[in-house]
Amino acid sequence: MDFYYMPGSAPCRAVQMTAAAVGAELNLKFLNLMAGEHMKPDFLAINPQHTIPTLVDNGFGLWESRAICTYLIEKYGKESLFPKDPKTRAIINQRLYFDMGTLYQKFADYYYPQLFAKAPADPEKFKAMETAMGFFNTFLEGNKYAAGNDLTVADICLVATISTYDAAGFDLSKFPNVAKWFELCKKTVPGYAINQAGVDEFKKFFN
Ligand SMILES: N[C@@H](CCC(=O)N[C@@H](CS)C(=O)NCC(=O)O)C(=O)O
Repeated sequence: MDFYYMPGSAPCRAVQMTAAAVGAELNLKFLNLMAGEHMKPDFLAINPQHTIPTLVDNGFGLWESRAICTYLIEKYGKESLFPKDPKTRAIINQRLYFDMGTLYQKFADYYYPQLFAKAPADPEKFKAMETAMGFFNTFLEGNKYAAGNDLTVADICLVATISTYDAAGFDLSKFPNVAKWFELCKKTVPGYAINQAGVDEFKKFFN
């Protein structure tokens, strides 16, 4: 399977951890966004939305990290990471959509203008980020992992996001459930070392 990625990208790291968890081998194809490689016709023919991560499995192209993660889990039959029980799966989906639409989005809203457009920090956007983190802290109340007591794809995707917050210098100690869960994930999420290497790359944007 060809995997178009950059190591610093949080959604790419989520897919790499999932691949490690299910034993899928990815044929890594580095795509340099800074050089505009994602806008070249060859890549646009695969993914007209020009985003990474993008997976190509025997001619089948797929993007959106969480869709790729669940595809890999289904394909490799690692059901414990995405159980079929409707309520369990519904909670996992809720966490995944929260991660994409709220938690990571608030990070992007606050940090991206500063990182990529040299804009000043916006305190309102910082508050929105803290509110989102507060929600995640509440979800973790009484739960070992993001969607209950077992490690699932929700943890894999959320740890890619949280490690990105951490790398940006966001203080997680104010959110004790998140801080504790993060430490657990560092030890138990398969392929976490790959995530860490990517986070180290991402940190370079802050220098
Ligand atoms: N929700 C998407 C986000 C993908 C995304 O925005 N990726 C960024 C890199 S981290 C990208 O490809 N940006 C280039 C572009 O949008 O043109 C996912 O989880 O896969």
